[in-house]
Amino acid sequence: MVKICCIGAGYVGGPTMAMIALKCPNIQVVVVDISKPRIAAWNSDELPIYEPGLDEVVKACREKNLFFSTDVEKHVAEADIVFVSVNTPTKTRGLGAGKAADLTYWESAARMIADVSKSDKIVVEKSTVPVKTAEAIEKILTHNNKGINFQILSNPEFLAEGTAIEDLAKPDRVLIGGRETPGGQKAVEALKAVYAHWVPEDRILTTNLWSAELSKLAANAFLAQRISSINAMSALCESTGADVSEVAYAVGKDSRIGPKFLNASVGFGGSCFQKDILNLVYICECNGLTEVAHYWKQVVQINDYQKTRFVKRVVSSMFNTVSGKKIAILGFAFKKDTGDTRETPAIDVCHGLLGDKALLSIYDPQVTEDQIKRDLAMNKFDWDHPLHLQPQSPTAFKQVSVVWDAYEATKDAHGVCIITEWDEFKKLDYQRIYDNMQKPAFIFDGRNVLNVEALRKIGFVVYSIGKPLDPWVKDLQVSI
Ligand SMILES: NC(=O)C1=CN([C@@H]2O[C@H](COP(=O)(O)OP(=O)(O)OC[C@H]3O[C@@H](n4cnc5c(N)ncnc54)[C@H](O)[C@@H]3O)[C@@H](O)[C@H]2O)C=CC1
Ligand SMILES: O=C(O)[C@H]1O[C@H](OP(=O)(O)OP(=O)(O)OC[C@H]2O[C@@H](n3ccc(=O)[nH]c3=O)[C@H](O)[C@@H]2O)[C@H](O)[C@@H](O)[C@@H]1O
Repeated sequence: MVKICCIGAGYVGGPTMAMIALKCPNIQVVVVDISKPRIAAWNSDELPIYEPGLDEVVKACREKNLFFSTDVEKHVAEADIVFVSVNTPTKTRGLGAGKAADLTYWESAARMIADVSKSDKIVVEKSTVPVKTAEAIEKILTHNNKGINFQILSNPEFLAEGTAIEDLAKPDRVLIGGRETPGGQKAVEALKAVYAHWVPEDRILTTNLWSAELSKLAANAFLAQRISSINAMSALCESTGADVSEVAYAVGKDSRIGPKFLNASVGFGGSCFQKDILNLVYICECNGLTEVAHYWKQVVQINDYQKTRFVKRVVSSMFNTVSGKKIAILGFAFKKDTGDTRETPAIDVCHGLLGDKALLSIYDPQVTEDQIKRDLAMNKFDWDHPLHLQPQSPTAFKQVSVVWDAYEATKDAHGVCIITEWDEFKKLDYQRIYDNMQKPAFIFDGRNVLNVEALRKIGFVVYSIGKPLDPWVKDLQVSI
């Protein structure tokens, strides 16, 4: 029986390994992690991450051919294939701080693999890493003097949160990069055989190591670039009276452009887009490609601009101050159908409003009070380290309350900000919300999910990203 071990039981390691176990009953899969609470949660009824469909997949294979353990060394030693899916955060200190990937966790995993291995292994990069990382990993692994053969493969993951199970079950492609040596190609074939249990052969792409590593960074950069492009257009729409949804539809109808990923928003969030683009920027700079670095950096800068622009709209619309005013924040996760708050635009929007002394009442159906308060207190990039290395106790914020109902959040509020596109926000009774708010009552839709005309009929002053401006908002002199 082939034995797979995955180091890192996070958003990628957990669901990916669960899918392999489900589709390959003849393979034993063990997911290991240094975090005891995380492994305990994977072994319980309350999985550590919220992901539609994940419970069913895990329950179908757990304790059969899928196991979760903190006994990292034992399971790595026994495995034929070791996936490494640990954190690769942005460096906060030293060379490349604020841009380069911090490979501390990867390096320590590689050193541990080298130390405990007694048999040949295929080591698979599942984490997103800078191009050429495999070279460094190879050096760590092959300097073991034990005569053990390690083959390094790059097999980046393309799943998106909220649709992880769907993405894993029917991937657009699986990408495997390996050395162009007989040993390297044999390893590529072995990994290909795992995915071939359920992925059609023409969707399993094989490349050299560096192409696979770089394709992952490139894919995220292209995706984020589309969002920054439409968000840049949203600002121009507001200045000209064009409607960003109509523009996106018309542009996306061109089959060369396509309709997906053109939803204007308060800004993209999530653990990877910003991190991976900054990493790409750093790699370009290191290779002397200043113009290329500058080009990709703009994608992140437009994203920051979009979040700031949103806050300015809120403050300027409400008589240029939100000091002492209650503002309801509906949604804190970085997108719907996940409880993940990593790099969510909600953090920047809340900081912006708190900076203007607003009183925030926050509601998200999947994010706990503890998480929200820790997020608001954390330094930039600190969130992307293993849980036990993050600040544990939430800071008390006098200006912030977290509630478990949208009606409670909006009661007596002056304004409402929609930050996450949860389906339930479309179905709220906005007449009831209006009746219970201070007047004039403002709604700022950062996701374009609400019916603007219906809200205006009720009496709200409405701002919706990239849509023709409410006369109230239009008449304001704002520098955005
Ligand atoms: N979250 C996502 O949707 C995607 C993430 N990725 C990439 O996958 C990688 C992992 O991301 P996530 O799963 O989101 O991170 P995560 O933070 O959810 O999980 C990483 C896990 O690795 C564990 N870990 C760290 N060092 C370890 C070590 N030495 N030994 C054992 N366990 C260790 C941590 O305790 C943590 O549970 C990152 O490189 C990320 O860029 C790629 C595609 C999608
Ligand atoms: O490397 C990763 O971590 C993953 O990053 C993204 O996945 P994810 O961040 O989970 O979610 P997305 O659906 O890409 O959304 C990212 C952000 O962009 C925003 N977004 C997305 C689409 C859009 O049209 N507009 C928009 O503002 C979302 O609301 C969210 O805040 C990619 O879609 C995955 O392919 C990739 O594997």
